[in-house]
Amino acid sequence: MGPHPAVAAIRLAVRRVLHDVITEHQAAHPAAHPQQPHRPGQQPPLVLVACSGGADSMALASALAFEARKLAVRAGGITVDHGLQEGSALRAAEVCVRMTALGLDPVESVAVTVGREGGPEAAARDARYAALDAAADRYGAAAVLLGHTRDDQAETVLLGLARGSGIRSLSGMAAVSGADGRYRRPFLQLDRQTVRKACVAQELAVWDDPHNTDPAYTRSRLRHEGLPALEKALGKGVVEALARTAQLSRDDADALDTWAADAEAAVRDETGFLECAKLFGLPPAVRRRVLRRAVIAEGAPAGSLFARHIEEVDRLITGWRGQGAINLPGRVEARRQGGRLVIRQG
Ligand SMILES: Nc1ncnc2c1ncn2[C@@H]1O[C@H](COP(=O)(O)OP(=O)(O)OP(=O)(O)O)[C@@H](O)[C@H]1O
Repeated sequence: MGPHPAVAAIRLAVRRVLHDVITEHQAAHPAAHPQQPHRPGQQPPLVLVACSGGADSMALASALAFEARKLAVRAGGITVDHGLQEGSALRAAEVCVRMTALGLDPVESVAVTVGREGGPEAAARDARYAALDAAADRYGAAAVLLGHTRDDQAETVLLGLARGSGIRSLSGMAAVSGADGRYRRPFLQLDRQTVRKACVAQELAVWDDPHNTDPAYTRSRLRHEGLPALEKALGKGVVEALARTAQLSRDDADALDTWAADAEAAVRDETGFLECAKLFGLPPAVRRRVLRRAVIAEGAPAGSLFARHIEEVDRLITGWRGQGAINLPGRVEARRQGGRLVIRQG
């Protein structure tokens, strides 16, 4: 008898990603001989799972351990101890024991200090990714797997929609992201229920993070109140539709970014200043992207630059009535001078 359908589904999702990782690794490190996938002394690529001990990432860890045994990859796991709850170090140690029991090696728990910038969720995320990046570098990992599901994607799209900052923020999480595409999300097309069923079918012990049900957290409210209400009003397909919106928005945003990169060269004069008349002639979506790129190039931090900042700069082009300089994050200033847009760091 084959595995439970949910277990088969998570394994297939991971197998697909591992095949990609192996293919890319072989392209980057050509074999000495076609019959010999690795040079003598060269090890197969290492794939790490980022595991919180929760259901999604434990399912991921189990599928990685299972598939890696059959393929030319090594599989390990990292758990990050955010130190935000009592006993978190003990729990992280337990997650390591569970990952080792699955056959993962190396396995490590990394303790981090969570700051305050951007709120508790963003600060924990920043600390977690910094720790995962450092671990991937230390082990020379070819990829780090994350357990985000289609439901997480739907939540991310809704959060982006509520921010009101355009289609890039509707495009959610990419299946491949990070430096050299190191982060992979094999479960992005799978629903959370299937992943949870796979844990039950394999009798995996999982840890339920109390933060996931804590109404103090925006994502938790969205998960437990917002999405169920939307499903009640719009029907069950809403999660799938939101995840599809992410993919479509990502493709559109990529196309517009390329257009803006090309347009930017065409609207600069011979001394490199942006010409207002030429900017005026661009479609608004492209013009706003050109302005955003220019402001970031002068030193404004991308994370602090909001749609309202760019709208104000845009008004120097489309609503010119002699207004003064616009102050932007990172001490960057934008002003209109003699038909040119001058953007400078003060
Ligand atoms: N403490 C952690 N250590 C290592 N990886 C983590 C940690 N927290 C989250 N991750 C990774 O990020 C992914 C998304 O985490 P998040 O908490 O947003 O979602 P989740 O649905 O609660 O996931 P899980 O059920 O795996 O905890 C996880 O599946 C895991 O791969």
